[in-house]
Amino acid sequence: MRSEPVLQVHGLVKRYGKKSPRAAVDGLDLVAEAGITAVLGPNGAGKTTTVEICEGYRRPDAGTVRVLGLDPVRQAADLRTRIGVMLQSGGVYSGARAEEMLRHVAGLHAHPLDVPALIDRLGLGGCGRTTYRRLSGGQQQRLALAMAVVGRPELVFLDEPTAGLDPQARRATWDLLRELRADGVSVVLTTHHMDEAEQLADDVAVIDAGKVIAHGSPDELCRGGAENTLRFSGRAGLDLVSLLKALPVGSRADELSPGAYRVTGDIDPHLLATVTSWCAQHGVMPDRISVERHTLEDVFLELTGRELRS
Ligand SMILES: Nc1ncnc2c1ncn2[C@@H]1O[C@H](COP(=O)(O)OP(=O)(O)OP(=O)(O)O)[C@@H](O)[C@H]1O
Repeated sequence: MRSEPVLQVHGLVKRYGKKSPRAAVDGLDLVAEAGITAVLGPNGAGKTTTVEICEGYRRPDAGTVRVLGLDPVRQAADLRTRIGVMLQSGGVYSGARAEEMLRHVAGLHAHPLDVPALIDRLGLGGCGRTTYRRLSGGQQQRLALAMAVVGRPELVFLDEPTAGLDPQARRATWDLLRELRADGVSVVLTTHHMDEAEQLADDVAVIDAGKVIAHGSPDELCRGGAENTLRFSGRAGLDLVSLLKALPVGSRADELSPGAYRVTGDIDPHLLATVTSWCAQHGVMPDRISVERHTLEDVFLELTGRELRS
């Protein structure tokens, strides 16, 4: 049986600016099921605004938002106890000591995670007595993550949880998030790391200019839209017109450099068999044949373009 979505956002609009208001979020629809949902998008796409509205930190101008079935504005108090929040800016009192802070947050919840174990998991053992302002950027980030999850919330919002973390801390964060998921905790995270979304997320939503422009599992997104590539080497100057005739309509075949061939299109087992049988018919021994799947980063760039965002 499928449970109720953890997040339901319909027609969400948020405008900033009094004189000439600009829509940062512009009719956004997003439904997140239990599990890990990654929200991707170029700078300024509206990710943080959307997440902060879901957390109850900002009021929408239009649209409906339900988080665990609750309205984050009208039912803020009920929601607060059921969600965990990690803000981009940390949101921690700068004079508080790391462990003290974490214990304080744990004490606000009925069934918190074990604080020493969590400190250990996130490599904060050596800085438990350090004040927040004296922690390094990566340590502050890890503490903010620990504070978001220590209360065993049903749903955690994480805004760029691994931005600025070293590879070890990134992996430790991923492991922790996978464990939380296995424990029934849902996660909505924003990230600019495509590999993070690919590794962790059950579902990915791509936001651009305040709207969701693509939504699906990483696998679905990588399979749809973007073309894959098949490469092989053979003798130089093969008759590509004849190869193209054998291939499905819409495929392309190029000789990139003498003897190095590239076929693009919908690369499936049938097409692979067509290429190898064409090679057999033409006395070509295809060397170093390989299929390159598009990554989430390829798909992201295809969807959102290559121009820098202001
Ligand atoms: N408090 C604010 N006042 C005015 N404009 C704002 C405010 N917060 C965000 N914006 C604008 O709204 C748009 C969306 O910003 P938002 O922070 O939601 O994007 P984002 O997708 O999270 O970006 P990034 O990846 O850079 O964090 C941007 O153009 C930003 O300048």
